[in-house]
Amino acid sequence: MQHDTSGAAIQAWKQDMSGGTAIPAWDLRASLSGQQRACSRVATQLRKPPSCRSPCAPLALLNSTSRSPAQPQRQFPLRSEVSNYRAFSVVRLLRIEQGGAYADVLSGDGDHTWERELDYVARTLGFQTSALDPRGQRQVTEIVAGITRWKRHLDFLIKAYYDVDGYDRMEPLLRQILRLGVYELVKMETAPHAAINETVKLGKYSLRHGAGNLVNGLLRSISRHKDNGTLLTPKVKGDDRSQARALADLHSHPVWMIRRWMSRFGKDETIKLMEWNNKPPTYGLRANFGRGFSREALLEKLKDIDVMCEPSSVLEDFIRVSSGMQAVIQGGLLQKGLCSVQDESGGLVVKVVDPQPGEIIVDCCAAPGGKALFMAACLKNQGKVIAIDIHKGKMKLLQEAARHLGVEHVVTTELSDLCSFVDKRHLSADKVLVDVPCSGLGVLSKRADLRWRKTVEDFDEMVRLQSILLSAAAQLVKPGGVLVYSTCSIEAEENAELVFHFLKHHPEFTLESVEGYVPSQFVTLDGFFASLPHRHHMDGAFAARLQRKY
Ligand SMILES: C[S@@+](CC[C@H](N)C(=O)[O-])C[C@H]1O[C@@H](n2cnc3c(N)ncnc32)[C@H](O)[C@@H]1O
Repeated sequence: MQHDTSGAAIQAWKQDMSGGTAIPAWDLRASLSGQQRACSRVATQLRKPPSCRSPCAPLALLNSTSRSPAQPQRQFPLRSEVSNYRAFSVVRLLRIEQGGAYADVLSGDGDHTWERELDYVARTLGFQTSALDPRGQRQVTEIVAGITRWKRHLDFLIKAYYDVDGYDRMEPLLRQILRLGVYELVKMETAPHAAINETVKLGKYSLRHGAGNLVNGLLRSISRHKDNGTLLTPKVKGDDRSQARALADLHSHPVWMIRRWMSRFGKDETIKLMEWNNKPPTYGLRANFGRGFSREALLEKLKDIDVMCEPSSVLEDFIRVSSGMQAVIQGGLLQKGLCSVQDESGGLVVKVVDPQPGEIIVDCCAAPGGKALFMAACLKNQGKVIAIDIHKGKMKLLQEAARHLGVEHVVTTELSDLCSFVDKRHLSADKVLVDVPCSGLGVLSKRADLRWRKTVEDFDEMVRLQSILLSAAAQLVKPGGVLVYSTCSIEAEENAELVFHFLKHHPEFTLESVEGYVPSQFVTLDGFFASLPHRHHMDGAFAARLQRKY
């Protein structure tokens, strides 16, 4: 049986997935004036939308993508002998690679979404599988994230035991099936006979008999070499470029990223950073003291539902979750407003802002609201957080989350492009946070697909937009007030370099050290806040605290 995986079926889910990748924030109006136009120009020049889905976003966002209604279901034969979660995994991987969908480790939890995916599976593979139970759903989420992370390493093995030309010509679906089989053999604890038999069935039924044979031969060969301890491994030797290429195959990252990190951190630290990025991510939860809910009470609740977690050692209301986020979601803790999902690095950025009761604080790029809502809680019902963002859908989520957390009366939302807001309104705020869209290179453990979607060319345009947003935000700060610039990036262009450039052109601002606002291990020599995943075991982030003199 043969199915065309490059034709109508792929088009169908490509269309459906576009809702998950399009960022309407960038559709700025041509009629904007002055600085507005500058914002708009940079925005429309950006080919790809910047990474603006913060990992500290409320989970509702991660689960919501607006999609067109499902196509009418054709009749496909049921193949109950094919493992359903494996079939779902390869189809989702295909969608990610060809449709550009997000490989978010927490996505796809609503029934509606899984139902839709069942339909994608039938239309892509040409047969139906049974629906997934919650365990199967978790398996798909984990396998897809794992294969997305390890893609380059898996491809190294496939090319080594098949051949490079054959790999280049391979049908996209067959490539995903092979990646799944190799992943199960080398990165999971799956028994070799199960990994091989199940993957062979997928190849045979979704493509043709010969594909099953190919999968069988390649996986058996890899399994045999693994058992004998003779599995090929990239040799890290030669000049910097050759070493970076071998490390890229070994640790599954793009060569350009490795070269950039090697020149900054050295080889050993770069390897540690990649190891962190390849591990299943940890998540942060912030106990909502606004609703009178303590961290201790939250820890008790989490223990009851078997969530593996520990109190944060750097933030008093935070908990670090190493596994069991699905239970947190299913347990309804977020909807009840007992806690919100926020990485400790995001919490530390709020500490740099240091919100105090009675203050007027503007959050210039606020949605989906992780930092804005934490700041609102810190105001203890006195003061205001004015949350500005250009993205309508994410702004809605911010408003919803504000209600869940019980801080809606201190949060005002402004759906607007920051530059047009600044042109129209003359605010004079105590504190202004501008948490700009960025490369997201500090959050690669959570955003498995990001490493493959970013290119070195993205930086220039991103930095131009960040500079424009920072200059616009600066206009909202009162004399004596504070401006905080932040990213979830670990790259100098978007961080320290950009801030120094800003200070050169804005003598009304001075750099204030973050010493005293965050623990000393996060304070750089220049007085910035910086978290590095491999050193601090949390997402990478950056913040600068700037004071307005006049
Ligand atoms: C990194 S995210 C902010 C995350 C948020 N601070 C949080 O903690 O949840 C960047 C945000 O900037 C917004 N954005 C991008 N360009 C903008 C503009 N010109 N004006 C206002 N917001 C903008 C995006 O819509 C996105 O929500």
